This record gives sequence, C-alpha cells and structure tokens, in this order.
Amino acid sequence: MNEKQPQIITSAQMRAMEATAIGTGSVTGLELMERAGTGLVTAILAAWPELARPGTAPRAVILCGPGNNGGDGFVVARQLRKRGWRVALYLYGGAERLPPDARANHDRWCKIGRVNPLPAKPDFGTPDLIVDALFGIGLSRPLTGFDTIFAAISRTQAPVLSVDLPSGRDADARPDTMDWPTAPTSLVVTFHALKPAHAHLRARGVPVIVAPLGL
Ligand SMILES: NC(=O)C1=CN([C@@H]2O[C@H](COP(=O)(O)OP(=O)(O)OC[C@H]3O[C@@H](n4cnc5c(N)ncnc54)[C@H](O)[C@@H]3O)[C@@H](O)[C@H]2O)[C@H](O)CC1
Ligand SMILES: [K+]
Repeated sequence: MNEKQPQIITSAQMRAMEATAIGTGSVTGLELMERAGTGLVTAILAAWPELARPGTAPRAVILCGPGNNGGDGFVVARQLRKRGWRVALYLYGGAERLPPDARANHDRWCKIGRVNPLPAKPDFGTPDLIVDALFGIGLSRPLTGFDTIFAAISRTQAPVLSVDLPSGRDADARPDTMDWPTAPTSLVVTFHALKPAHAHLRARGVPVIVAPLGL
C-alpha cells in the first residue's frame, strides 16, 4: 500500500485559495495571519520544549520583512511576548510600505514592543531562537545585499525558525532559482500545504511542518 503522499501546491494555488477564502467572506486576511502566527508559536513550543518551560524567559530575535511574511513575524512577536519571552524585533523596510494586514500587526506590536530597523551589519547577540519572517511566497527575484545579515544569523548559532520558507528561497523551486542566496534554517513552518520548495528542503534533511489555516 503506497504511503499517502503529502499534497504539494504551487504558490499561485496558495494565493488563489487565500483569495477565494477572503473573497467569499469566510475569513479575513487578518484572521488568516493570526492563525499563521498561532501555528508558528505552536511549532516553536513543540520543537524546542526547553524554551517553553515556565519560569524561563527565552530570548527571541524576530526579523520582519516588508510584506505579509513580516506580518506573520509581528504576530509571533506579540504571542511570544504574551508568554513571557524577551523579544527583539527588527524590520527590513519602512512600516509605511507594509500591506494592510502586516501593518495592522505592526501597529499592535508597537503598543507593547519596539521596532528596530534591520542594520546592514547586525549583531543579534546570543538569542535562544531566531525567527526569519523576512520573505515568503512573495519573493520575486534573488535577494541581494543580505549576505551580512545571513552571516549574522549563523554567527548566533541559535536555531532558526523559517516562516513559510527560508528567506530567499523560491516557493515553486523553479530550476533557475535553486542557487539563490537563502537564509540559514533549522525548521520551516509553512501553511495549509507543502509547496515545491518544501519537498526539496525535506529531501535535503530540513524539517518542514505544515500548519493548518482552516482553509
Ligand atoms: N494573505 C494573508 O493574509 C496571509 C499571508 N501569509 C504570509 O504572507 C506571505 C506572503 O506575503 P507577501 O506580502 O505576498 O510576500 P512576502 O512577504 O513574501 O514578500 C513580499 C515583499 O518582499 C518584496 N520583495 C520581493 N522580492 C524581493 C527581493 N528580491 N528583494 C527585496 N524585496 C523583495 C516585495 O516587494 C514585497 O514587499 C506568506 O509567505 C505567508 O508568510 C500568511 O501566512 C497567511 C495569511
Ligand atoms: K521567511
């Protein structure tokens, strides 16, 4: 009996599903983003239970990008802070560039925490966890100028949770994108279903978790 193969959808199919769900009014983009953030935090606590122990105040560094992938990062920051984590959040790009759902979560985060601009040569110190919420399925071309940031992530030797995709990776794993510069990763949490890039990551031994969005 052949093992049930995980469903793999393209980024276009994912976008169409999100658009249909939002278009029919069955859910809002903001609600989808909150579900995504909750799925990410659930995965963090399951993957690193030593950080979930009451009484510890783990330190997370959260890197937010200019789109809704960054929006997910703001949700994670708020939810971890609520659990007593210390959170240092960095934003690449201006808040005014954020799309509505991400901006709403940026504004909610600003009520309880700071937004630091992501420096070109960052020093993230020694966090317990790094959350890579820079880029997801909206990446349209190879990243340039992120090498020092990726090196700074590696220098921390902290585990890296990739939101949806390791930043820099093309979700559809088109052949000419396989050598695009990509952030380090320890664990990838994607949403609703695997995309082609996730099958490649798993084949290379990178753990990939699919968080449901209720779609
Ligand atoms: N739709 C929803 O409410 C949900 C979305 N999910 C998350 O959203 C991202 C996809 O978000 P999107 O805004 O479409 O794209 P990204 O955030 O991945 O990035 C777009 C952003 O980046 C810029 N950009 C693209 N390529 C480059 C580049 N090479 N260099 C610099 N900047 C680049 C582009 O201009 C945009 O500003 C998805 O991955 C999920 O994480 C929720 O999970 C579910 C709800
Ligand atoms: K990411």
